[in-house]
Amino acid sequence: MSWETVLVAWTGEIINYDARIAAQVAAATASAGNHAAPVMNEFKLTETEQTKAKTLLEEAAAKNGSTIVPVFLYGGEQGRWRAYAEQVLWPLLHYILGEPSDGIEEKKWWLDYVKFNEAFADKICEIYKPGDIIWIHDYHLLLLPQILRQRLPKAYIGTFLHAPFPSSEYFRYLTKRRELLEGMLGSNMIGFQAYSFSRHFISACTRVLGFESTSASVDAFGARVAIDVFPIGIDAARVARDMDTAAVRENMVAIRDLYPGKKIIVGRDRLDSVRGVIQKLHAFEMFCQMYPEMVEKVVLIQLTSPAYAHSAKIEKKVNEIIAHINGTYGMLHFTPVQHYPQQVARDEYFALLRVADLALITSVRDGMNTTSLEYVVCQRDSHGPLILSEFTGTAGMLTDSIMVNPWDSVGVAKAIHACLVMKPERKAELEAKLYKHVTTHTIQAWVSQFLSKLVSTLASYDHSHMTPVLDRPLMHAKYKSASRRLFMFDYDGTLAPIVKEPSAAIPTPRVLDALERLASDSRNQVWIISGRDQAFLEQHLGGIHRLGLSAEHGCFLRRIGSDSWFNLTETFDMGWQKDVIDIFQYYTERTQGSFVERKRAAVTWHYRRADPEYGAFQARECQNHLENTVTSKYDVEVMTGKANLEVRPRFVNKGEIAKGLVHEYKDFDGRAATPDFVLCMGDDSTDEDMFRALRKVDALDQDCSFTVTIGPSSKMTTATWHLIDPAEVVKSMGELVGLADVAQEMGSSVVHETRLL
Ligand SMILES: O=P(O)(O)OC[C@H]1O[C@@H](O)[C@H](O)[C@@H](O)[C@@H]1O
Repeated sequence: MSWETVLVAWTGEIINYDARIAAQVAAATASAGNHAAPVMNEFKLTETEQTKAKTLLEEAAAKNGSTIVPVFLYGGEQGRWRAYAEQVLWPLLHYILGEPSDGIEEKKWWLDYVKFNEAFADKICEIYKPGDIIWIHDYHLLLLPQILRQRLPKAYIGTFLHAPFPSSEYFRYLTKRRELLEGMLGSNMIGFQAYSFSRHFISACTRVLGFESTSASVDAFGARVAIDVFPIGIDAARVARDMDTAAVRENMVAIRDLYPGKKIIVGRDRLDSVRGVIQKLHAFEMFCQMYPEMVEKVVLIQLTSPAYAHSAKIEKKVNEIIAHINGTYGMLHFTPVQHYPQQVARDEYFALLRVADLALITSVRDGMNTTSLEYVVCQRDSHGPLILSEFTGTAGMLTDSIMVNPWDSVGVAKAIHACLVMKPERKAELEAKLYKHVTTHTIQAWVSQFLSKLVSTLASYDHSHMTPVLDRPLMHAKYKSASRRLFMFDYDGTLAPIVKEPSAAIPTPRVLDALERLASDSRNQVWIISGRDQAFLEQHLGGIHRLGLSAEHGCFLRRIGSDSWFNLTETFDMGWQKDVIDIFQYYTERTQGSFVERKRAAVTWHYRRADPEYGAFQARECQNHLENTVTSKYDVEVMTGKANLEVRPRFVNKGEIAKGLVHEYKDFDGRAATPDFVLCMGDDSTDEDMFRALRKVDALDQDCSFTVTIGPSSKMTTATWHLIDPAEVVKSMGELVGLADVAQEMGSSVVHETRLL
């Protein structure tokens, strides 16, 4: 598939008033594919200058067949537009914690970060056409997906994070953790370099936002965001071409002449704390110490380029260690470590990769490592092995490299030795596999893999089981024209949000008001069909006149207009409860934060206060345990709820109750009749029993029966409609009884409380 490409990019710092230079900088940045290029200018370009700059950019872009749309940013000191991304986000994504501060400076950086993302959104909205795919790159633009989602709700948005994503335990340190995650979740799909990064991201969405997820998606704001892994590659054909020029060959001869008879180890790294140059030097020193017979035969040529945030401390340390190694193991005619702290010309760089006998990459954390991939291409004919840190995002794809833990200097020293004495056949075998991988998983393959996955994700969502959002005008019209109406509302997750402490989920005055108004209409029969016990329902909803209550999934009923409860399980043997409680207790002791709720008939084990992943794991174990013991012995059923497991007698369930209420329906005059309007709302699997049962009642006109699940449209359900959250439920109830904006006061607290989970 071929695409028309439009590159929307920041110009980068415009370092002087000359628009020509600005444009050249931007063009160079853009054509090098550097996405992390936002920059500012103290001087505002005039319109003429902007046009001039734009023309120059367009000319540059036309040369490689693309279109560049520059984002111009003005005002203040230029570095401000990068500050948050590079001073706060970048270190954290690489597991580096900053010094504690009063946060004032960070706040300013954050505001600039927001503006920076908005500037991109403005530019994209100017040129966007329906059907376009917007592909957002990297950590400078994490808010952009959500800003665009608000402005262009139907846009196709993919995001790729080139950097690592840390464990949620680390990500939580950010004060703006919610905003950043929510920002990313405006995408249809988010790609990461390595599986562990995607796993950490999903875990952060579960733990920080309380969103539901699978191993390949996160449900956010009613949509399913696909999460996938796309390790990036290089333009292998271009490297193969560029490493085979006359200039490179000349340089190769020159380098060999400098180190006759020596084995060359090569390294090229940015001089920051994550590329592991210090670890590499320690390991090399250890190698010299462990294998003295090798010392004179080996040279380490280390190229370094300056870090984003220049680190004088690291530079000093590197120089000290190098001086120490060279002082200890060097001689007048020989220096074991050759350090070149400068950008070398590309021809020299490729020549070095070609003449090297070994490449040594010891990053302690990085998204991907280009040098390792380029080295593999350059070693096509000479087969030098590659030592690679297991902490680089590239490790997952280069499995035929020699993997090391850079913190283990003895281990790395041994690996260096093993590679230097490795048999030629073994080297050739490893290189063949690596070469095949790098030349197959190229940057071109990466682009098409990302885009095809995004397209297929979009296509599958368009045609799959997406449940439409409740058609409120339609429901309202059917309600108006009906006179025998039946309402069935689940409680937790439907009328009240799920919160950490079940007893805290009490109905708001708005919910009570809407229920009261609905129930007071004689044409309406309103029921709460809940897993809660009688005491809870009675205490919080019992005061509403003409409200029917069904507790513990149908074990107890309080009919409309009655004060007394009817126990459907009276004759049922409750001996099973002890066995269930014992098992629940066993898991409670082993799952910190979990607890047992004992009701009259049903028993519930809650893990909403436990670690979400461990809780879910223990729940699966517990469910198996129960199904292998209790359910084979007694006529009871295990149900999976929202962060809970419940056991209750099998013969009562919400489906049976719903069916019964339709069959027993009596009109205003007490005559048996079929309801001509049914609204049934619920959020979890126990409510699916109601939806299924209602579908099967032949007497019901299905066009007048509204089954509504509360949750995202992507949720698997038998309901016909969906609403996002309890706030929307209350809003639609309010509309039926003429209350406007009833959800106003619920909105924020619902969202907030739900996310606390
Ligand atoms: O059926 P509902 O109203 O969603 O309730 C489900 C469960 O929700 C939990 O929060 C309650 O503690 C349980 O007792 C209850 O069974």
